[in-house]
Amino acid sequence: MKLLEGKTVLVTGGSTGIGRAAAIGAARHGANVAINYASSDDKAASCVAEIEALGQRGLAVKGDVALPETATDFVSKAVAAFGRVDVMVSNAGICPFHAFLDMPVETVDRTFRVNLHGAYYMVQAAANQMVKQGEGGAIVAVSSISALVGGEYQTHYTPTKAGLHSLMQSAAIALGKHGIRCNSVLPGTILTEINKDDLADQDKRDRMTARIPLGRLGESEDLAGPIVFLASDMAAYVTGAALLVDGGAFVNLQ
Ligand SMILES: NC(=O)C1=CN([C@@H]2O[C@H](COP(=O)(O)OP(=O)(O)OC[C@H]3O[C@@H](n4cnc5c(N)ncnc54)[C@H](OP(=O)(O)O)[C@@H]3O)[C@@H](O)[C@H]2O)C=CC1
Ligand SMILES: C[C@H](O)[C@@H]1OC(=O)[C@H](O)[C@@H]1O
Repeated sequence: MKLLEGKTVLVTGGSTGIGRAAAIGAARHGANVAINYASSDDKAASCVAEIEALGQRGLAVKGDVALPETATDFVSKAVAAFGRVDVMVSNAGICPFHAFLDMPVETVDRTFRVNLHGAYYMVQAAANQMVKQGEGGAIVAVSSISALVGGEYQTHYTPTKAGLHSLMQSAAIALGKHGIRCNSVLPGTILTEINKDDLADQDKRDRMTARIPLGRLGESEDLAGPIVFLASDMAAYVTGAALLVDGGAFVNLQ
């Protein structure tokens, strides 16, 4: 069964990792998909090629989500190409690991701007388009298990993920009257570009893996099903929810 037949899905940060898996997962479920990305032209083009190989239409739009105008540009280009917006997956993010006490101001500022401000602008731009269309819609934010737990080298990052979780709760209230559902996924540790260097430390990797009841770190594709589900009518009565996708890491205290 195809869950997103005929829908238009927008994904920020769709060139690699979780965003790419979500974009391809949506195409597999019958959606036309527009992706935003920052700099990886070749990877964005190959994502579009994969979407098209699945028989769907794809579009890549380059832009820095930290800038408010990127959001309106992305939505208007997607509408020009596909006529509408049914789903926004706000996924783009960075995590430049760094110690707390000497954290550079620029690193804090950039991480907040990309991860939180960027998501805010994207969600707002998509919601305005959905309200204009008058037929509701779905927004899925890629938050993190880090919305709920801390990280020594992530003091600038975890607050952005908690912020996203909170944004989906407030947006669910603000947009419910328009039939727009807002939910987040909370991935655990997923093997992508964002943590390639961090997980090159085998001890750390082993420790992270040992905490996971399902016995392995996540793959980007592990997020595709949960994101497609929350985007689809299967989740028609789900809004303001947060779905952990972490192999059970969060609940594993002892
Ligand atoms: N991997 C993990 O363990 C976890 C990841 N997450 C979250 O998942 C999301 C995706 O990360 P993940 O797939 O792991 O990492 P990747 O590094 O593989 O993907 C990041 C994506 O975001 C894009 N991006 C980065 N900065 C910007 C920007 N300023 N404007 C537009 N696009 C941008 C990248 O584009 P480009 O390639 O062009 O730079 C890329 O498409 C992030 O929000 C992250 O916080 C949450 C929990 C766990
Ligand atoms: C990038 C990290 O490995 C990853 O990001 C998250 O949000 C998870 O909590 C992991 O720490």
